[in-house]
Amino acid sequence: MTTLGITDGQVLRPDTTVEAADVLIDQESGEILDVEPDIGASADEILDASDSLVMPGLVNAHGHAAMTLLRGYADDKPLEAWLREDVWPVEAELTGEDVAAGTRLAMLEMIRSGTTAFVDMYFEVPDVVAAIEEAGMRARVGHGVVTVGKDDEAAREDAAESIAVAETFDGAADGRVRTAFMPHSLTTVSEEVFREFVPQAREAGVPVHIHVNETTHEVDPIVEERGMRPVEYAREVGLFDPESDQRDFLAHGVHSDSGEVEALAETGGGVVHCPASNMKLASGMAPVQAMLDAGVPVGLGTDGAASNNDLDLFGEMRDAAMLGKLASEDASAVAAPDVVRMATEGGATVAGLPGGRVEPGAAADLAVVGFDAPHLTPTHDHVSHLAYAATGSDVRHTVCDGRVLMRDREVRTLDAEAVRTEATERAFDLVSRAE
Ligand SMILES: N[C@@H](CCSC[C@H]1O[C@@H](n2cnc3c(=O)[nH]cnc32)[C@H](O)[C@@H]1O)C(=O)O
Ligand SMILES: [Zn+2]
Repeated sequence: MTTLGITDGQVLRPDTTVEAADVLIDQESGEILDVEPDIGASADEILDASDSLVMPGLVNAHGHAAMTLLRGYADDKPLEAWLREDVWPVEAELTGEDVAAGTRLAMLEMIRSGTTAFVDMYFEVPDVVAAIEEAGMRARVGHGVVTVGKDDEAAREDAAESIAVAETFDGAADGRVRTAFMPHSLTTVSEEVFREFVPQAREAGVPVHIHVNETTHEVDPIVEERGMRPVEYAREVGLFDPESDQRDFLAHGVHSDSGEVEALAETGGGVVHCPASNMKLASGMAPVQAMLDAGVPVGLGTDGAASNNDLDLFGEMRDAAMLGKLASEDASAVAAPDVVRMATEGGATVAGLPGGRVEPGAAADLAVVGFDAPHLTPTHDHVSHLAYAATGSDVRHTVCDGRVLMRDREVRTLDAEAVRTEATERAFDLVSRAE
């Protein structure tokens, strides 16, 4: 057994209390062996956590990783126009190598800011998986399906590809990669495709991940044409089925009404809240406090870097707290411990991935956050600082599956300069091909 010891720090426990302790990790099984004072110093490898907090690695539970290539390419537009006029024409030119380069850039940014696991809905999944294998992160990945503007055959081919890659790659990278069937949304994928392919996802044993209730443009046509709310329609075509072993999860849920929140709570359907994307695209304010009150599992996501525009979950925690209070007109809503839980255990639960808790037996997916910066002084309350004052660059070390991905702010699994250079070159070339 090779062991990793994280020594001399404070530890964020699952109940969001903080205590001084070392963390001892079995690097072969990737599990936390023990969390106790003075147990780390004899480990094979040591990470210093003095003046620091050891917390669960952050979980970015919704995004489109390779959209880092489009960061800052088209801003200040609403969702539909932004997708149709700017994003989709460029994405039509993407190659597998572009996606790999953009995904590596995303992972470099995520590892540096303490994120150990992410959910990715995008194209060229084999290249995404290869990049994840190399970077050492954990992920749930899938091929996003869009059927609008496609004939029947092309639509079915797109959906079949999503099922096929989900079957092929579930369990890849020593089990760190899991998959899902990923229809893009209830309005960009036809009813026939849901009816034909959701049962195939069930058979393959993978969950479904989809955008729902992101903007009113996604709600109104369903209500008008079908006389039901989007979550009801989703259930009608087989999603959020409490009988299934698989827990489906949706991104956004901004315009969910109380009946839909209730239905999600009853079925165990998870929600990934993406506050920065919702603000930037002026999509609206999700009823997050109502979801938490109802017992809906809620995680946090950045969405793609083109609608955020970074992948720093510390920023997302702050945004979630701020927007949640504004939405509820209540300063006590979406409190600091709630957002810290959403960004860690909540995201892991929603995405169905290990991690999210610092305790014996849990996956050793951890971030060590330095607390010696002026903006984190004095420390009355560690959890308050995580939610309101810390940023991704405060993270010193990142560990996933027991492996040190970043030590002393130096990412070990990716060559930062090479990743930046390749992403820059490919992004410029991509955009010029599309113009
Ligand atoms: N195979 C599909 C691709 C779908 S991938 C997922 C898609 O989600 C898009 N996307 C990114 N951010 C958002 C968002 O906030 N809402 C909805 N879609 C988004 C992204 O640009 C990408 O096209 C096709 O043939 O077009
Ligand atoms: Zn999205």
